[in-house]
Amino acid sequence: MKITEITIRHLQMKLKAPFTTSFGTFKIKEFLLLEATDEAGTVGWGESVAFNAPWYNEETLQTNWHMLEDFLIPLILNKQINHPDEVNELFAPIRKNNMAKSTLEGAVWDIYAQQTNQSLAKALGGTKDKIEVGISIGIQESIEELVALVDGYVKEGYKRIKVKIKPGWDVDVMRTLRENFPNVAIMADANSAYHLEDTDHLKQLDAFDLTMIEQPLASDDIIDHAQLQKELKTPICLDESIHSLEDARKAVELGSTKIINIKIGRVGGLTEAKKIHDYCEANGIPVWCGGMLESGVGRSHNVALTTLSNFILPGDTAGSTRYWEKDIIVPEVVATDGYIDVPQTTGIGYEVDRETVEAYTVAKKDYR
Ligand SMILES: O=C(O)CCC(=O)c1ccccc1C(=O)O
Ligand SMILES: [Mg+2]
Repeated sequence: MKITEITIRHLQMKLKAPFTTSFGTFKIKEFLLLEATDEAGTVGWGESVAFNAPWYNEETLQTNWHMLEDFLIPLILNKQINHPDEVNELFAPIRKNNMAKSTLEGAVWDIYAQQTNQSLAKALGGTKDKIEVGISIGIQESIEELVALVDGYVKEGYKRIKVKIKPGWDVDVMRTLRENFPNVAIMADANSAYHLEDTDHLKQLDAFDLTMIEQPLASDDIIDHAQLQKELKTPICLDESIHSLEDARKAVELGSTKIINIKIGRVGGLTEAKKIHDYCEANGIPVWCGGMLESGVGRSHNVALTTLSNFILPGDTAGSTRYWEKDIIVPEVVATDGYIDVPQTTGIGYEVDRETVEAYTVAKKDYR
């Protein structure tokens, strides 16, 4: 294929309910949507998971736009690409900026899957036709509200409940949840809110039989996490710290992580995500697919990736209705009893609803 035309759009989508983590609250999701067209007229879609401020990592929607416009799109436009894995090689001169790279790489994978007449899941080597999913719940005003929310999601059938924690909203919260839901798989995500000095405090979480604790320490750390894991019974799962296969290898070798959360954007695309998956599978490290409050496009990529065999633990890919009044894909992603059926049609397997995309678009630019 040769990509001959690319459109970047900046979209704003109001979340049904604010989502609060240890680093801030999201009310409106702002993100870039990328549409790529090849010389045969096949259209592929990619989504940037960078937020509007550099809280989760250093990338933002604006830095992604700059990287795409000035560096990444020129490396791809009108080049012959035989397989999406080549995109990684074409991007090799550009350091980091993984979310920007992933935005364009995802669209190339979508086109490739359509041109080889298979679903994105099959093109990636996926083996499942339905995936098990969990849900991630932000920090609430009160423990009572949290318990009520969890109760609803457990009744909806979500296979694992993840709760955001931060200092002051942690041990009591997890104790109450465990008391109320003795048989539910529960985990905590700290988004880097603690330090090694908090080890004794965090050890109290061991009493609640949590499936894992996600990214307790600094977002760029793999050394202290190894130290903490020696003290904790609860398995540590790294999120923010893992940007590549090399990071995954080092963290696993050091004993910093027993489980890995793979986010396509954070690791620079589906090719790298697959490499991390394969390495973890060979080394007995279960993985799951993280979420970044994606619209339907990013969500569809997550669904496809989760069909790979070592995505053993339920991920954060909840159904569209959990986030949006109206998603930008048809049909929307539907979770029933904690399962999402993987679409079998070619490419991402969902139609992008252009009218809805236009309604959410606040800026747009074409490249050819
Ligand atoms: O529902 C989702 O998409 C996952 C939500 C989530 O946990 C999250 C949302 C925003 C930023 C970081 C994270 C995270 O996984 O750490
Ligand atoms: Mg996380």
